[in-house]
Amino acid sequence: PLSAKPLKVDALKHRSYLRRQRRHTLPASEFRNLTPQDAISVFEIEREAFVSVSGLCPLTLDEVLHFLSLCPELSLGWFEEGQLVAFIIGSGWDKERLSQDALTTHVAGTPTVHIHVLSVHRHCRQQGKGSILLWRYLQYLRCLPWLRRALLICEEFLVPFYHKAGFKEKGPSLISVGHLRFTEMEYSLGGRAFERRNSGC
Ligand SMILES: CC(=O)SCCNC(=O)CCNC(=O)[C@H](O)C(C)(C)COP(=O)(O)OP(=O)(O)OC[C@H]1O[C@@H](n2cnc3c(N)ncnc32)[C@H](O)[C@@H]1OP(=O)(O)O
Repeated sequence: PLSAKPLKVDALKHRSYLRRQRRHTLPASEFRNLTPQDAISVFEIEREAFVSVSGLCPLTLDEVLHFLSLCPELSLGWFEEGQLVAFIIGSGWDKERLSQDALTTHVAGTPTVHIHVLSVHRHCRQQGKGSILLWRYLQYLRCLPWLRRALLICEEFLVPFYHKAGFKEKGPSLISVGHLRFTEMEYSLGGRAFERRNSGC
């Protein structure tokens, strides 16, 4: 029949269009700043990672929304096929050490980033993703010229993980959450902007 050929061609064109669309909308792997629209996915990963272990999340859903609205440029998400698999949320801080206030505060334009949370989806742990995301985040921060260092707190068992990423111990944290105690860690982002000029920013 006369109509068979055009129909087949149309169907093939349509299929290849859909494939292109799919490739276009769902890249295999993408790193980007998070937005408030990502808050639910962030919180789902966070809740599984922390609530089941300690009963406490570093950030509530409202706090995730708060930081992703105020300082999305200090966050980084890793998406695979459009799904969030790992993330970091940071905010600005203006004192030498992190104190309880730092948990809920963003101070804009300061030289210090407070990394509130790094978390990897439970299906994707122990594959190097946490280390890779952290490395990319620190490289990215080096390109923000006003920044000099990153601070975070972690439980004792994760101190070696952050050591491997280049963080140094600052000692026991002033922050406690419930019964949990933390170590404060610091990462130096290097010299001034002009000294970082040739570092690929
Ligand atoms: C500032 C903060 O957010 S501190 C809290 C960090 N986040 C969490 O604890 C949430 C739950 N955990 C996770 O999301 C992940 O396991 C992370 C972020 C800790 C690590 O990410 P992953 O992709 O699993 O780690 P990656 O594969 O890059 O590296 C593995 C290393 O992480 C460390 N590590 C990961 N989990 C643990 C753990 N439960 N206990 C001790 N070390 C651990 C080890 O050094 C391990 O190396 P090893 O296997 O040679 O011992």
